[in-house]
Amino acid sequence: MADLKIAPIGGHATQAGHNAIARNVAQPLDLGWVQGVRVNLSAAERRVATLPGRRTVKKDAQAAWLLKAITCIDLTTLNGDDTAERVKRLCAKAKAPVRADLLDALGMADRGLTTGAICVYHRFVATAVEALAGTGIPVAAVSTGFPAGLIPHDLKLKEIEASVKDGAEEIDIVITREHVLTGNWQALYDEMRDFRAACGQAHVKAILATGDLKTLRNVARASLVCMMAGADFIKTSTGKESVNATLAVTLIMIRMIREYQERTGFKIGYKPAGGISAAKDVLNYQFLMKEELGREWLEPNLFRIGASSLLADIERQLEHHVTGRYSAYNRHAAG
Ligand SMILES: O=C[C@H](O)COP(=O)(O)O
Repeated sequence: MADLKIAPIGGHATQAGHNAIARNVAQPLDLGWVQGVRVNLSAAERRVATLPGRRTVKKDAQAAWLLKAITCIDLTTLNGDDTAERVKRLCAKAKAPVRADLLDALGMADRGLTTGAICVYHRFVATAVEALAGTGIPVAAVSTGFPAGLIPHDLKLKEIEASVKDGAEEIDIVITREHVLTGNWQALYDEMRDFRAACGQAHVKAILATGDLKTLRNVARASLVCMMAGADFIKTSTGKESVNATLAVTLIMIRMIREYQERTGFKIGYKPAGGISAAKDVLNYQFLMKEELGREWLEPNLFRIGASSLLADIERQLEHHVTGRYSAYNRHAAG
């Protein structure tokens, strides 16, 4: 393998992994900082337009990047027809994300490759925790009335607490988009503070639902307010908005992560989610993370990819790398 080391494998962010990075400590709401945020849309678009194709990596290097991407996937099922059986199958896939013969050929057979986490609705947290017992793979629960986030605030806190009680180590909350659209930064800050407090030791990912926020400036300001209020990760989308993760939104959000780190010293994770289903697309996200934030942000304690079908395409590309052939998607066990 060239270019990118796959270590440390068992890439999932166990509590030990979490502890390797100082956890964000909430800052006072700094409205001057928030209002001062400016975004140059055309510069952002120009920057991301250069990515596809420019940093193409081939062969062994590409396989290494894709294996690394697997360790960052929050393998997700968030459907109205989810069942315990589907969640158990997803957990089995998280534990063994790539066919054994392919891993063997890639020299990865004994490296304990797993996805970063499993991501499910609260109802399936206990099922997933049981299915993943002893693996160290954390269970993430979407919460706070996902995906719209329009249930009463006290029920949001109860939902978080219930998922933590069932064993979720990560909680993916949705913000109230109205707070952003009306510029009510205090309200956004206050709800995020409450969500973080309700999570306790569980790490909290703040889903901004960027496709609902109208402008990149709103995305940048909402990112900042959520970090000030204690978010461990900021995440683009629920996967249910009409526009989900994009490279332009990613650039804006990770530059806010950089700014937040420069001012406070805390490293915040980033999770693009929704519509990332092709291996070639995930490479662009990885390149952007490395170029803007550095190699540290390629690891699962600072980078996750929320995706339901990406793993199948990555496995297919790895098969092509090993055998020179593509097989049908249905040969690779879906999540
Ligand atoms: O957070 C994860 C997303 O809901 C998954 O979206 P996807 O099904 O488009 O991959």
